[in-house]
Amino acid sequence: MNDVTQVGRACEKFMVEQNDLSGKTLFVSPHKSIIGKGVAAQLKVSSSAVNAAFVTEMLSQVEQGGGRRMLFAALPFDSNAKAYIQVPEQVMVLASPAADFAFDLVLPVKVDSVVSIPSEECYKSMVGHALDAIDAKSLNKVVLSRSLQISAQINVSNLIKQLLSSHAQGYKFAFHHEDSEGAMATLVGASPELLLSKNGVSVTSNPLAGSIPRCVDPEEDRRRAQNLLRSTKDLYEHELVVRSVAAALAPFCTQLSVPSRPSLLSTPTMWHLSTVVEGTLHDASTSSLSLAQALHPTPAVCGYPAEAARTFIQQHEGFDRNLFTGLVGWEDEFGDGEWAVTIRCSQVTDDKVTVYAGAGVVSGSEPERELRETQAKMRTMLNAMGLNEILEYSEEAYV
Ligand SMILES: C=C(O[C@@H]1C=C(C(=O)O)C=C[C@H]1O)C(=O)O
Repeated sequence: MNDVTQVGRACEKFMVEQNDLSGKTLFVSPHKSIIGKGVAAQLKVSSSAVNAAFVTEMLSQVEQGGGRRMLFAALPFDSNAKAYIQVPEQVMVLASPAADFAFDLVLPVKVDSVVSIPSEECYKSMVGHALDAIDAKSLNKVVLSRSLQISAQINVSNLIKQLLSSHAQGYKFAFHHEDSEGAMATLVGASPELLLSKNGVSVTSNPLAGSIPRCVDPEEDRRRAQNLLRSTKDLYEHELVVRSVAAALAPFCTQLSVPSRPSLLSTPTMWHLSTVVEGTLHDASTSSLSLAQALHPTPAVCGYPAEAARTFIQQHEGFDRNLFTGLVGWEDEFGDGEWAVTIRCSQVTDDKVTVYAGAGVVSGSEPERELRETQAKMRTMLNAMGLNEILEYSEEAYV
C-alpha cells in the first residue's frame, strides 16, 4: 500500500484541484483517504449472498492499477435487500485532508418540495407505540427513523467537498450506484460511527448510542454533554449496543478490550456516548467485511432484541431504509478494511435527494425529544447542501 505519510497533504491538494469529484468513489477516514477511479467490475446482489469467498473471487478476477487490490461496497440495513460492490480500475490511498481548507461553495439550491416520511406527527406517534411495546416488555430498544424527500438538484461534487471541509473526524463517503428504480444515485455522507476496522490481527469498533443535539452557546453545549454522560436512560441505551458488539466480536478474538464506561464524541451537530472496542483476532485472514456483517445491524441502528426491533421497524417506519443504517467501506485483498455505519447520509439522484435520520427509543424516551434528535442529525447533510432553512428548529426543547 502507498506510504500515507510520504504522500502528505497530496490528498488535500487532489481534492481541491479536482473540479468534479462526482464520478469518484471515496472513503475518507481520519487516517487515510481511499479514492477509486473508473469501474473495473461492479455487482448488485442480495446482501445475504455477500461473503468473504465472494469478495476474494471478485477481487481476483480484475486488473487494478495501484498497490493492493481493493474494493468498495455498500450493504443495506435489511439483509434481504440489495448490496452494491464495486472494484475501481484504479485506487489511490492518500493522507486524509485536514478539514481546515475552505470552499466558496454552496450555491443557492432551488427546492421544489420537501416531504417527511413519516410525517413529524406520525414519527412522534410511532415513538409512542414503541414506548407501549417497551412497557409491555416486547422489546428493550428500537431505533426509529424518518426520511426527508427533497425535490432539488444537488451538486454531488460540491456536497462532498463541503462534508470534507466541515468534518475533520468521522468517515466521509461517496458511493455511486444504480438505485432500485435503475437511476444513477450517490450515497453521500459523513458518519461518526465506525462499525469495524481491521488491520492484520487488530480490530476496532466504535459504537455510538445515546445522543443530544449540540448548542451554539458554549456553556449550554458543555452542560448538555455532561448531562448525557450522567443520563441513566442514555447509558442504558448505550450499554445494550456495547454488549452486543462485544458478544459478536468475542468468538473471533484472542483478546478484547471493552471500556466499562463510555466517553463523549462530538460532531458539529451532536454529542454522542461512544465506546472504542478493540480486539486481537485469532486469525489475521478473517475478512473485515465478514466481521462487519457479524456485527450488523447493531442495536445502535436496529434495537434489542434484534428480531423484535426489526419487525417493529418493518411494521411502523413506512419507508425503505435501503442503504441508510447499513454499512459502507472498503476491503483489500488481505481482508483489511474499514466499514462505517451509513448514518448522517443522503441518497442523491439527478432531481431528488433523500436525507435520513433515526433515534434510539428506550424506556424514558420522549417523542418530542426523539423527533428533535432526528432533526439535529439531519442538519449534517442539510447544512452541507445549504438547505439549513428547511427544518424549523427550536432550542426550547432542551432548556
Ligand atoms: C440512527 C442514527 O444514529 C444512531 C443512533 C444513535 C442514538 O440513538 O443515540 C446514535 C448514533 C447512531 O448509532 C442516525 O444518525 O440516523
